[in-house]
Amino acid sequence: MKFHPLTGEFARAADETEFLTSQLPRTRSLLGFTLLFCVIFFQLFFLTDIAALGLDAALRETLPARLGVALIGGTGAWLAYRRPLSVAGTRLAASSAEILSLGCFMVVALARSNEVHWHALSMVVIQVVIYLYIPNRLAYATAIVSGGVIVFLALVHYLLPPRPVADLLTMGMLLAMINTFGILAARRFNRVAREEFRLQTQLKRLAERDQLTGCYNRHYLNDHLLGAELARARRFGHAVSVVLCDIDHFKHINDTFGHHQGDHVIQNFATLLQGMTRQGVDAVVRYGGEEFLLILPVSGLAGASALADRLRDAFAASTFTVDGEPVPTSASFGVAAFDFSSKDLRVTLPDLIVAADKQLYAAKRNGRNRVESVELAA
Ligand SMILES: Nc1nc2c(ncn2[C@@H]2O[C@H](COP(=O)(O)OP(=O)(O)OP(=O)(O)O)[C@@H](O)[C@H]2O)c(=O)[nH]1
Repeated sequence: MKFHPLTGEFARAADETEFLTSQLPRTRSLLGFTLLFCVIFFQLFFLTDIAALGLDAALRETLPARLGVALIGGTGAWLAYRRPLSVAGTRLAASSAEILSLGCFMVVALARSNEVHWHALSMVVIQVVIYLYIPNRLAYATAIVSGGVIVFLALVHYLLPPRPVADLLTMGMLLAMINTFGILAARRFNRVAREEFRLQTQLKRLAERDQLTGCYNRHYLNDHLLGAELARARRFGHAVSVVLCDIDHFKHINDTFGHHQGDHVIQNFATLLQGMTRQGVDAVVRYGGEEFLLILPVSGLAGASALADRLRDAFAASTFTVDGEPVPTSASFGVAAFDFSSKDLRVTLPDLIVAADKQLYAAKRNGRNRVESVELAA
């Protein structure tokens, strides 16, 4: 998980999507809260319009723009709180609220043409809010804020009463400086949030996965998989199969070629198991040293046995070499299946594992490099 040097976001699109998806509830509430807050404050400033322009002129010249912000920001806040917005949806709501509200702000600035310095100060506040409080992609925020600053300076120069060039220059420099600091602060903020996410992901992986193979570990099997898969199978009433598999004569491989090469054989086997099972559906667990457990939801005995045979075949056919010399490898498989549509509450996944272990033992006893299967009866 590497960071983009300019934005502080993740460099790989898949990592960034994973992060943003995990943050979506937080993003939505931050977006909703900030937009609501901005809308309320912007409406309260109508009192200053009355003080500056008088009630009639304020109603005519600034109220429509202020109500425009209320409509845009309010809709964005409502969407964020009430609708199941996706990451793209939150960005669309944030960007459109930012652009349209900036437009409404320019209308108010035009109407109150003698208060340029107050408008410049308001631009600073808007920049801070966009960079630090409205969750959006940094590239979009930068484009919107920079565009807003350019339009504002053009408005001051061409449409408002003439001002000394030095005044305009100072204003431009100050706004550019705030823009730069806003980008730097947002970048740092992006980075800190993602550092935390990266650390959490690593910790989770360390807690759930075996380091050598990347398969789930026994701890994760016992604490999560067994209970969750059993509950799902009973609820939806489908069959579940488990497969226990063990590399044949592995001690011999270790003794002949060393533990380091033995580790490679284990890794090869694990890669094959992970590659040939359904991602996100089946679970591959490192059950012991060179022993693995597969949990196959929605798989009956025939399907699980056929899969085990394909795995057996593939491992036996794979060529593992040490110093250019091929090393023959094979594995034995024990399969056990149960159809949970029977609603028999006595059978659990540990029962299936015990049954699969017996089948594995039988496969070893019957000559290894083979599959033995059993279906548990209700
Ligand atoms: N290289 C390596 N070896 C391991 C690891 N975990 C366990 N082992 C070794 O795996 C070997 C397992 O040997 P046995 O249980 O006797 O089984 P086997 O030689 O495969 O014989 P069968 O299973 O009966 O075919 C032992 O020598 C363990 O030390 C590991 O992570 N890496």
